[in-house]
Order: sequence, then C-alpha cells, then structure tokens
Amino acid sequence: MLVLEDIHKSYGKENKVHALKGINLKVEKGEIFGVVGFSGAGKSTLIRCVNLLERPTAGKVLINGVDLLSLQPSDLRKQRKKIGMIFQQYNLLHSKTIFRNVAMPLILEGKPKDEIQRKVTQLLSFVGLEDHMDKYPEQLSGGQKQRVGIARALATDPDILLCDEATSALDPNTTEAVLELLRKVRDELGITILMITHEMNVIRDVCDKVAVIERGIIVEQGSVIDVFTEPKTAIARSFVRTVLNDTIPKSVQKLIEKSSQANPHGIYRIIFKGASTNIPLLSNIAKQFSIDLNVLHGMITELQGKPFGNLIVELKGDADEIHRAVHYIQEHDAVIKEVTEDGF
Ligand SMILES: Nc1ncnc2c1ncn2[C@@H]1O[C@H](COP(=O)(O)OP(=O)(O)OP(=O)(O)O)[C@@H](O)[C@H]1O
Repeated sequence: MLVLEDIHKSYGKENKVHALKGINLKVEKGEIFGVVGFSGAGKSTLIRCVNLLERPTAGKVLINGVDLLSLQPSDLRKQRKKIGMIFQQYNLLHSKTIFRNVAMPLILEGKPKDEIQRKVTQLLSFVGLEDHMDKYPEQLSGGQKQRVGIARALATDPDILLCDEATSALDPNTTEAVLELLRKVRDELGITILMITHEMNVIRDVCDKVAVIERGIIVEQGSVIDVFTEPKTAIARSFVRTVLNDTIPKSVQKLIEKSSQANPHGIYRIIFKGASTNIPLLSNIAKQFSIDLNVLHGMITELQGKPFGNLIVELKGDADEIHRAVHYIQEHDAVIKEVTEDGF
C-alpha cells in the first residue's frame, strides 16, 4: 500500500513556488489510482515525490508502512527498486537494443547473465515484444516503445508502478492497447499503479480510483464510478465533461425552462450505474406510478466495461406520485436529481 501524508513541495529561492500544498492519498495494493489535473497543477511534482526523484519539503511517503524519507541511503536504494516508473517520452537508451534496454536495471544490479537472459525474455514476452528484442528503439512505434518502458520498469519486480503521462504521446488505438497492458500488470502481477494524466478518458478506461489536483491541492477524490456519477467540484465536473458530454443542448434547455415554469418539480437528471443498469427502471416507474414520463435528452456509454446512462427526463403528474417515483429510482442504485439552471 502507498500512502502520501501531508506532502508539501516548494521550489525556488526561499521556497517561493509552493507546488504541493498538503497532499494526502492512499493507494491500496493492486489498484490503479489516477491523478488528473491541468498543466501546472502539480502532477509531475507529485509523482516524482513518490520515488524521491523530488524530495518533498515536508510530509511522509509510506510504502507498506515504511517512510521513505526516514531511510538511510542504502535502505532507500532497496526500497526504490520496489518502485518502477514509466515516462511520456519513454526514456529509452537509443544506442542499445530492446533486450539491453530492458536488461539495464538487472545489469546495474550485477545479476548473472543467465538470469538476465531468462528474465528479459520473459518480460518481453509479457509485453508482446519477444520478436523485437534485437531491434533498436528507433525501429519501434510509440506504443511499442512504451511497452519496452513497461518491461524495463518491471525488471526489478516492483510492488508499485508510477506512470507519468504514459499515453499522452500516443494515438487513441495505441493508448487503448497500452492501457490494456497496464490492466494486465495489475491483474496478473498484482502491482499497484499510480498514474498522472491530464486525459480523463485514461481515468475512465483504466483507473479504479481518481483524485483531481488543482494548484497543488487534491480537491476531490473517490472511486471512478462515484466521481463520474456525481462530481462535486467544478473542475471535476469539467474533466468528466471532456469524456461524458452530458451538456444539455440549447433546444432542450429551452424546453426545460418552459416546462419548469409550468411545473417547477418536473425535470430530472437520472444517472444509471451499477445494478440499476440491469433493471428497466423507467418502464417500471411508468407502470407503477400515475405519472407520464418524457425522455428529453440522454446518452448511454460505458464506464469500466459497464453500461452507464445519463438521461434528462420530464416527470408529469401529482407531486406525491412524482416523489414516490423518485424514491423508487433512488432505491435501485440510480442517482436522480432535479435539473438546476446550469444543467445539473
Ligand atoms: N524544478 C522546478 N523549479 C521551479 N518550479 C517548478 C519546478 N518544477 C515544477 N515547478 C512549478 O511547480 C508547479 C507544478 O508543476 P508540475 O510540473 O508539477 O505540474 P504538472 O501538473 O505536472 O504540469 P504539466 O502537465 O504541464 O507537466 C508549476 O507552477 C511549475 O512551474
């Protein structure tokens, strides 16, 4: 388990640039945890503080209960082997073959040749590059280079893998393939992954939990399903909107304004997630309660491989009946709330 406790980091003369202002995070074993934020929010600083590429100005970096900041250099070296890292620009050695790039951490550790041969062959097979081991980085595509980066990061059998904008230089198809490989790293090797990204689609596709960072502060965190379903801050909402565009079109907005003047409690946003996606909730409420139901707008997509729906509906009828229908929906693991003026 990785825990960051009240991490601060300042840069510059007299520590004027306060890049991290008290970060608290807990990443459970075997989970993929994403930190998302705009440029300059402090993401790179945060991930580099985990393996002490940047030394925090204050706070604790606890790995399985051991505070890295309290260790002597030799113990710190041992602990850092348990933390692998991959980078946006891959950071491969261009004059070395793929085999040697992956072997490098083992060569530096002084491992025997036959062990290196066995381990590197196994790692290249794990990332699907066994046929490319004699090539040089420039002969590979971006996605393949990142696979080499992942294989190299796995060479020391880490418990934790840090991913610094690992897919930001890749096209969407290649991104998906690399994210699939990271899922395999989690599922087959049980490795804990902490990733930073400015792309919410990466969070949606691969993360179990997410934290949103703004100006050096974590402003919101939770399970991906919860943050996508009910973002609490404006910045989380704007990130969610980059991948789940639930903005209500102007024509529907006008309809809503007109209708809510006539019937102030009639327009609702219903978000289907989890168990609610398996139940015909709308058809059930239309049958069970004396209300009319009109779907005004909506979209159904996928979140973590499960259906995820976001609908704007008008419920017409007696206020008590509407209240009971709303209650019925809430009881079935869906979120329902009246649409406010900003569309939420
Ligand atoms: N070595 C440094 N010296 C001085 N200031 C720095 C240094 N590294 C980062 N900063 C400052 O710290 C703040 C956070 O930067 P950081 O690179 O961590 O953000 P980021 O979210 O990773 O941004 P990006 O996505 O653009 O890389 C910024 O104000 C940046 O200018």
